[in-house]
Amino acid sequence: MTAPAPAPAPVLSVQGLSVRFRMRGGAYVSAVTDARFDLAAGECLALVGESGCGKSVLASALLGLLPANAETAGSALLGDLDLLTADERTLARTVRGRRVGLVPQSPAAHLTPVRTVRSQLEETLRELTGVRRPELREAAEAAADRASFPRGHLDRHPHELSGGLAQRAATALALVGDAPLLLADEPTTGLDRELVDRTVDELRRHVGDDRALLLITHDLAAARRVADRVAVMYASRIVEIADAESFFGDPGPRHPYARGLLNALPEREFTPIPGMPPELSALPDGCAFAPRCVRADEACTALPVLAGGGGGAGRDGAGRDGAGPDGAGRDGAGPDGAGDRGVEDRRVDDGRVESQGVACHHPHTHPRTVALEAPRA
Ligand SMILES: Nc1ncnc2c1ncn2[C@@H]1O[C@H](COP(=O)(O)OP(=O)(O)OP(=O)(O)O)[C@@H](O)[C@H]1O
Repeated sequence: MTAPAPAPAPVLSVQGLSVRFRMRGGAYVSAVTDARFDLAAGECLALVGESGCGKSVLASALLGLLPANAETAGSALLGDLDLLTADERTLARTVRGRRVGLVPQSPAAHLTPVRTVRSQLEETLRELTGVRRPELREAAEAAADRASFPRGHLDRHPHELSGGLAQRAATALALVGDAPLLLADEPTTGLDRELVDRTVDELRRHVGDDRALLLITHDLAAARRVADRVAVMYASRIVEIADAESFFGDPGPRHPYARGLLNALPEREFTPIPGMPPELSALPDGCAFAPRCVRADEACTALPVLAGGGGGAGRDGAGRDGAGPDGAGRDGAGPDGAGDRGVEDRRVDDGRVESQGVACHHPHTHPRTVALEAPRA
């Protein structure tokens, strides 16, 4: 019997990615803690979660766009290149736009204010695709069409555009390079439902044999429309990763926070999650969602949540071994003894695979956390 062909390498592999910001007085804000996921070619992963949970900081880390007070740990491999440790010259010359396209959260700030949208599109096309005059004009118009940006507005400057039009201009620019990885950070802000659908459909069309999409969004309907998998972030951690079909359908999310997000939708129970997320400068021990969780018990607040396990020196150069930027290096053994349980598939003691496990240790909430699934090769 021939061995099965090895799975192709993911477009992006994020392992133990943590980001914290050093504040005046020595305090830290932990914006991303121990994020782990792979993004395969042909796949769209939607990253969802409440405002302020760390989604945009994660995207900024992948593009080397963190401010100077940020410290990182872990790794984010784009092919052989670790985006967390790559130097600025490499990121600027070979990554941004070419290997990673960005639809930014604040398009107005991203567009060059003194140049028309046409001139910015033409420059990006020249730079990334080599198109020259006389084809450039037509190529710019085709690029605008891809993002539903009206041709009639191409000669406007960014300040002459509405928020929705600026968003579409930024989307058009991000699509030009056909980058293997497209990061779209709230790409539908300010758009009406019909345009939301058209925009996410276009982003989805970007995904191909060798291209992937990380869609950061508050809009669960948009995520449902185009995502293959959903990652749910809460208070700096990805608490669940699930197939979109089972997440939005049956059996639904397994983490209580993820369930709460869905149940808050008007078309579902329309029941808000009680309480507020914790301050990222004062994250509690144990599960950060426990104070808001109706199913929480003593174990949830007492537990160390997940292992720091990222490894790698990160930009702060601390070279700590296996610790998140908080240096704690906690070894998250749960009450059931499963040990380091992250949110991606992990081998457990008896050789089975914990399938898309959730960062929730409540023993009664997730009876199917350990799935009967063959170990992966
Ligand atoms: N330079 C910085 N210094 C300190 N804290 C920061 C800095 N940048 C971001 N943060 C904090 O990091 C946390 C995560 O922010 P982030 O923008 O990633 O949230 P988000 O999930 O994308 O929310 P939203 O959807 O509202 O953009 C927030 O608490 C934010 O205040």
